[in-house]
Amino acid sequence: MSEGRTTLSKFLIEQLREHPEGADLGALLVDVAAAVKSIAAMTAKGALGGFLGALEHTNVQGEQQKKLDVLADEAVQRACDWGGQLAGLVSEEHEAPLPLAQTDATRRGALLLVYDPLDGSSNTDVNGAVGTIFSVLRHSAGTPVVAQDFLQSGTQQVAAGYALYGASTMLVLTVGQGTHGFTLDREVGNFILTHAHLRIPEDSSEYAINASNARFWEPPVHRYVSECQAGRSGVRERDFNMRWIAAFVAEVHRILMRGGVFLYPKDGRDPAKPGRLRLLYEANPMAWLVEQAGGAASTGRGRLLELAPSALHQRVPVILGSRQEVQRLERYHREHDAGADQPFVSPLFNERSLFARS
Ligand SMILES: O=P(O)(O)OC[C@H]1O[C@](O)(COP(=O)(O)O)[C@@H](O)[C@@H]1O
Ligand SMILES: [Mg+2]
Ligand SMILES: [Mg+2]
Repeated sequence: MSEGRTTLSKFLIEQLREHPEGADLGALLVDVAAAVKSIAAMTAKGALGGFLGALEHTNVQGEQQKKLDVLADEAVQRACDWGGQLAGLVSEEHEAPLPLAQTDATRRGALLLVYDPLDGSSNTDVNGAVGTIFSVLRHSAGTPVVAQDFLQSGTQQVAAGYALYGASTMLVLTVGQGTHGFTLDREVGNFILTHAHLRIPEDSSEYAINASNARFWEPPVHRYVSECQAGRSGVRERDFNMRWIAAFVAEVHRILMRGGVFLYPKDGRDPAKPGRLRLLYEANPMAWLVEQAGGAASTGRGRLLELAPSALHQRVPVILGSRQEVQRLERYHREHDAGADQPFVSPLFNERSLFARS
């Protein structure tokens, strides 16, 4: 049964008809989808293909590379650098922009691709969810690319998306007209539009944060999390649920499906790293996808998409998801910065708890 199904190619033709870079952008996104299919095949084969395990060396982030980090990186590069739409690529796995296979500068395109080839790679060896994240920016056609050209704020993205290699493989993307999800039909090898115009509920009772970092959090994050944990006995007057999948892609996907808030906030571990996630190829594309679905994305102290990047692999605090929850967290940061937040009181000792002080 294929009648009535919207394939990725058909969707792109319709969405990009009026777009200034329509033809090149459509061709590039189809190439990204081809890379996603080959990464999906590798993740599905797992140990059978010899794809699991770590390599000896670390990447530019000082993190140990998994075999799949490298294979996924090569898959994206191979699929996207030959078609003439790109002027340059930046990958999480390389310090500097990647050289293009297409060496003839006059035939270079006007688009830049920045990507995280395999997100959540610590999940590879436990057969957990992993993903790929990408963002497309503009460049002046024909001129040589330098690292500075990639330092554009998230508001300048022309396309953004991710692939989730879960029980099924999904590709979720935006070109600025809503956020849309496609599911890979493995039998025919096509991405089919299955989740058009995703919408994130404004309110939610689900949050995601790596609680093992609690001792490094700032007071506004402690305040938010402790209020969630206090549930119906605290100021929120309702119970909250918590999730942690250790793959940003999977967390954002859950939020796009049913709402919630995700936090990888600023912490005090290392002043050189004011967050865990990378601005250009993790935070920005996800922030745009979330905003296009009616959610909000913030550093806690401002809209993520408006942040001016200063380095290719810059890390930033990330708080995103259901609008009301993100706004509440921004308020807590404002109140804290103004010295006006409430002193932190453990939920065990608040006025409605068992240990209430009389
Ligand atoms: O569970 P941890 O160690 O706090 O880190 C999880 C975070 O790190 C990441 O895995 C970083 O991505 P990479 O795997 O691309 O380095 C995010 O996906 C995730 O949100
Ligand atoms: Mg990542
Ligand atoms: Mg990665």
